[in-house]
Amino acid sequence: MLNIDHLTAGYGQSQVLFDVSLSIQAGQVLALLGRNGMGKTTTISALMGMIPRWGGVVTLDGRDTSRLPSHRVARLGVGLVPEGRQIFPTLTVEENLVATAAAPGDGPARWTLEAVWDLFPRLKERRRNLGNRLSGGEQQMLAIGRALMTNPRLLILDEATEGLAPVIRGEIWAVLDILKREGLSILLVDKNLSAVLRLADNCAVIEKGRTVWSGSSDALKQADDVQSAYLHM
Ligand SMILES: Nc1ncnc2c1ncn2[C@@H]1O[C@H](COP(=O)(O)OP(=O)(O)OP(=O)(O)O)[C@@H](O)[C@H]1O
Repeated sequence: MLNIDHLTAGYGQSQVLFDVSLSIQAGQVLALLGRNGMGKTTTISALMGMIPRWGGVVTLDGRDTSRLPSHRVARLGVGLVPEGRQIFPTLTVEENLVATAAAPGDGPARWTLEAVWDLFPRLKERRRNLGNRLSGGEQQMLAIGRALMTNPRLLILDEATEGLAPVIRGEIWAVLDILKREGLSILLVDKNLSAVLRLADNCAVIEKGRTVWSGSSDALKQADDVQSAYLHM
């Protein structure tokens, strides 16, 4: 459903992505891996249209989105859980969720307030609290709930478990497992390799703005050379 072909992009004069290619089939989970500063967040920003794409082609369900601004990409069914969560601090939990609610292009909405409360009962308990009164874990749940309220077909998560206590991390991974089993397509950036390899079907590894390896998670588990060349600190 998502294809990125030879994508190049950067900031101002400085090129960060030199040749990123990856693809996600409908219903699959793809992990985008690589050490710090290799261009994972920049890849997400470029595919979302949040920064200009310099070259290459991005297609969603065969439609060329390379020139679309981010709100148009989002409306095509891409939900983003950004790095740092970026929830609205002065809106309540419920207001944060309602703010992004959008009906899917076809059929009834899978994600409503009630559905998000079912997935994250803790958010329901805190529905009247302001965003800035939530713990880090609750903010992360809210960021995921907010992306789901757009009723996406592709969910993108950038470091969704970073800085969270192990028990909360476990809850987030369990939720992602539920979403995968429902058939949602997911693009994931996360540093916890063992959890990533359990969830993801496929992985793409980038190094200095270039895709240097892609294949199944099972293949990456066996590929010690790839792991030590591109993933270990
Ligand atoms: N807004 C920006 N302006 C200029 N350069 C940037 C900007 N954001 C990122 N960069 C640079 O682009 C490069 C890639 O950064 P990016 O955040 O995409 O990496 P990453 O793989 O997501 O790393 P991390 O795991 O640390 O988030 C880095 O050299 C970074 O300094």
